[in-house]
Amino acid sequence: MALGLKNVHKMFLQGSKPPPRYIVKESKFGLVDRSPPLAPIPTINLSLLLSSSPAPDEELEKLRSALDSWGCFLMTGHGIPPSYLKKVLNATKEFFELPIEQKEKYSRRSSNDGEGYGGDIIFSEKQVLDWSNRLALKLLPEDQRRLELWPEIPDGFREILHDYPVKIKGILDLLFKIMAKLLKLEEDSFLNQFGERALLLARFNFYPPCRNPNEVLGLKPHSDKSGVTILLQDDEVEGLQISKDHEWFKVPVVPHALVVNIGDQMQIMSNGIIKSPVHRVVVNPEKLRVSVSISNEAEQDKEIGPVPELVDEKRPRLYRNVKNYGAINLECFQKGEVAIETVRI
Ligand SMILES: O=C(O)CCC(=O)C(=O)O
Ligand SMILES: [Fe+2]
Repeated sequence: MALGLKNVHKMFLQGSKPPPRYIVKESKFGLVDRSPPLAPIPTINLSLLLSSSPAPDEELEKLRSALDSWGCFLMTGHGIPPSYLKKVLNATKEFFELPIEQKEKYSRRSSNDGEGYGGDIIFSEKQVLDWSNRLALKLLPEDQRRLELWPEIPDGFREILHDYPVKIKGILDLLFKIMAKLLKLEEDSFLNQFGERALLLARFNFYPPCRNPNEVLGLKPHSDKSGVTILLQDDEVEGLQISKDHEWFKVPVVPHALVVNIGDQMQIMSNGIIKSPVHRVVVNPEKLRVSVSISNEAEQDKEIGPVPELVDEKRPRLYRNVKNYGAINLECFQKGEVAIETVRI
C-alpha cells in the first residue's frame, strides 16, 4: 500500500482495531451516528420527465424541490436494466475481494496521484483517514485514459468500464438539459460550461466491515467536486448519509434506483439555486459495502461560474469564476473543510 499505510481490508481480515489515524474526532460535522432518521428525498422517474413535452408538472415540481432542498434524489426510469446494475455491483465486489497483491498492480503510481487503487491521498498529518479503499479512474476524455490502471480481473470488469459510463453519460446529459429548462435557461447552458472535453470519472468504493463502526467513517463528510454524481449504491447494505440543516439523515436503499447527487460545480453554475449536499458514509460491523460513482467535471482549463441569467439584483453573484475546481475540493475534503466556501464572494 502506498506510503506504508495499512490497508483497511487487511486490518479487518487480521482482526485489528482501527489505528488512531482512523478515529473520527468531534468536529463541526458531529460524531458518528449510524442510525439517524431516513432522509425523505423524492424518487423521480426520469422516463416521465422525458415522455411528454412539457414534462408532467408533478414530476417537475418534485425535481425542483429536490434540487433546492436536498440536492439529491433517487432516480428510477433511467433505462438501465436491474440485471446490468447487479452485474456492475458484483464485478466491483469481486475486484475488491481479490488478494491485495493482485489489486496493487493497479495502485496509484505516486502519493498524490488521484487515479488508481488505494486509500486517502495524504495532505496533512492531522487528517482523519477513511475506512475504505477506492479505485478511481478517468474515463473521458478518451485520450486521457490510463489503461494500465484499468483492471483486467475479474472477467468482464473492463467491459463494464467501457459500457457503464456511456449509459451514465447519456443520463447526465439529459439531466443537465432538464435542469437548464427548469431554470428557464437555454438547454445547453450548463453543458456548454462543462465543455466538449469535460471529464468523466469513475470511483469504485469498497468499505470493509469494521469492529469499531462507531469510531470511524467510510468516507468523511464532503460535497462532490463534480457537476453531478450518479451513484450506484450497494443493494443490500446501507451506509450513505446526507446532511441537511446540520443534521444527518440516512439515504434509503431503493432497489434499481440510482442516487443523483448534485456536486459543487452545479451549485456554482446555478448561482446557489441548486444545492450540493454534504454527505458521508458509515461502516458496518459485519458486512462489507460497495458503491460505484460516476461523475462529470468541467474541462480542466475552463473557467466555470454562475450562468449570467441567474445573477440579478435580487440574487447577486455568490461565487467567483474558478478553474480546476476539482483540485481545490479534493484538498479541502481531506482537511475536513467545506470546499465551496473558498470560492464564495
Ligand atoms: O459510497 C457511497 O454511498 C458514497 C460515495 C461518495 O460519496 C463518493 O464517491 O463521492
Ligand atoms: Fe460523494
